[in-house]
Amino acid sequence: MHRQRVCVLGSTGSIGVNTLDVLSRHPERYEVVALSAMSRVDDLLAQCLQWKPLFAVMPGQEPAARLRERLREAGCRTQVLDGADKLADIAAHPDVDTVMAAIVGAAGLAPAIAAARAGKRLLLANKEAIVVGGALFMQAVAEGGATLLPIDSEHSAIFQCLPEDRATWHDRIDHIVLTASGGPFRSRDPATLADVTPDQACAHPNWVMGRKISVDSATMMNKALEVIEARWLFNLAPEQIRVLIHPQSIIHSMVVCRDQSVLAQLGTPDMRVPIAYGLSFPERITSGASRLDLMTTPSLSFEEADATRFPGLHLSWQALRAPEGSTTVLNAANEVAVDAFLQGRLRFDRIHAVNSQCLADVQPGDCSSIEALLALDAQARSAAQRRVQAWI
Ligand SMILES: NC(=O)C1=CN([C@@H]2O[C@H](COP(=O)(O)OP(=O)(O)OC[C@H]3O[C@@H](n4cnc5c(N)ncnc54)[C@H](OP(=O)(O)O)[C@@H]3O)[C@@H](O)[C@H]2O)C=CC1
Ligand SMILES: CC(=O)[C@@H](O)[C@H](O)COP(=O)(O)O
Ligand SMILES: [Mn+2]
Repeated sequence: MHRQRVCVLGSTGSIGVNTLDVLSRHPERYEVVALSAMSRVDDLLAQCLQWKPLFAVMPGQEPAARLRERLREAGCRTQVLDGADKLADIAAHPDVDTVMAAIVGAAGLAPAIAAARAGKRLLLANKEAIVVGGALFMQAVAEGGATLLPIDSEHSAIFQCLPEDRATWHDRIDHIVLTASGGPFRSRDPATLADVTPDQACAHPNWVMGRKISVDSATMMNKALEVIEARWLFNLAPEQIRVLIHPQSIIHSMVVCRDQSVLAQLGTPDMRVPIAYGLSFPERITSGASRLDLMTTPSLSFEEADATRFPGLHLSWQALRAPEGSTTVLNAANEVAVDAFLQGRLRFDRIHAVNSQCLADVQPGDCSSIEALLALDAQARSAAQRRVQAWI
């Protein structure tokens, strides 16, 4: 059997490490041909020594040089590439069958689109890429003949619930329900949110994730990004996407059919499940996740998302109804605001203000190419930086 040749972009992050864990369980099915990281040289070194990929990419010259030297000392023949453009080159490389897009943020846009245009099996964890890329991203998938498989747990759940005949699913679906945990501040007094620290915001109740997405879960901007992600992945109208708080993160999302039959996907909160499904679709392989035992699981409960506590959630529908490119602006503002919060330069409860101000400040224009989208992203980042400054 031909082994799937896998490129893991963002291999040192939470999704990257979980992906390598699943791959390690199935050496007869997969081989790792490329890995990438931004700054964690030691982690990428250890991964290269274990997996011996053909390529390792680090965008920065200095960390790449350190990695190159350490690999040479260890006698490992992995070729180290530097430069952000090499991420796209590697994602489209002829020796790659499958790309796990697990870079965080808009930095993952160009490599994800490159993989799509090259017709790869594209496992999309990097939700910001589709939020920024929108129609252009989906056009790249269609024109490249790529197989796009969602890794975000909610979108994997929806994908698993949809009828196999993907061409006709729209005739059968009324709407989808994305579940949300509510994050670490679901029941905290909103008046005290001004004081929360980055470590408190990153202490997610159910998932261990990178710091950016953890803060997004705490503001529920993660769910806002996921609404936009669902709009593009499943070609839904904004009003066909609903959000429901489900604090236990056992039901990962639901599809409500025309006849009001509700299909849901359940499981323990473990990202290795959607990762294994993306890798093996349409088959199923073991993931390493523990069995869901409903007898010992706490009762499943549901709540409406409180707009006072989570004002950011509704920016998704606002941006989707605004001119094309508004989701690119929203994502850029949020990346800047979250980064400022993590660096101690912005209060947690002002992330939303920066995001909504930036949506009003920046009028999107051309969205017809990666370059145009990245220019809009840069413009929105400048506007967001100004708004952050104004709050200091
Ligand atoms: N973690 C999770 O459970 C889930 C994550 N996602 C999505 O998956 C993506 C990855 O999340 P997560 O794994 O948590 O994030 P992490 O922060 O844990 O990992 C991010 C990875 O991307 C690399 N990276 C960071 N910045 C850049 C850049 N500018 N250029 C190239 N590479 C970069 C990091 O390298 P280095 O380590 O060297 O810094 C790391 O390998 C996000 O879009 C997130 O929203 C979706 C659902 C669940
Ligand atoms: C695991 C995953 O998919 C995350 O996006 C998760 O959804 C975060 O939890 P929240 O529901 O709190 O945003
Ligand atoms: Mn999710």
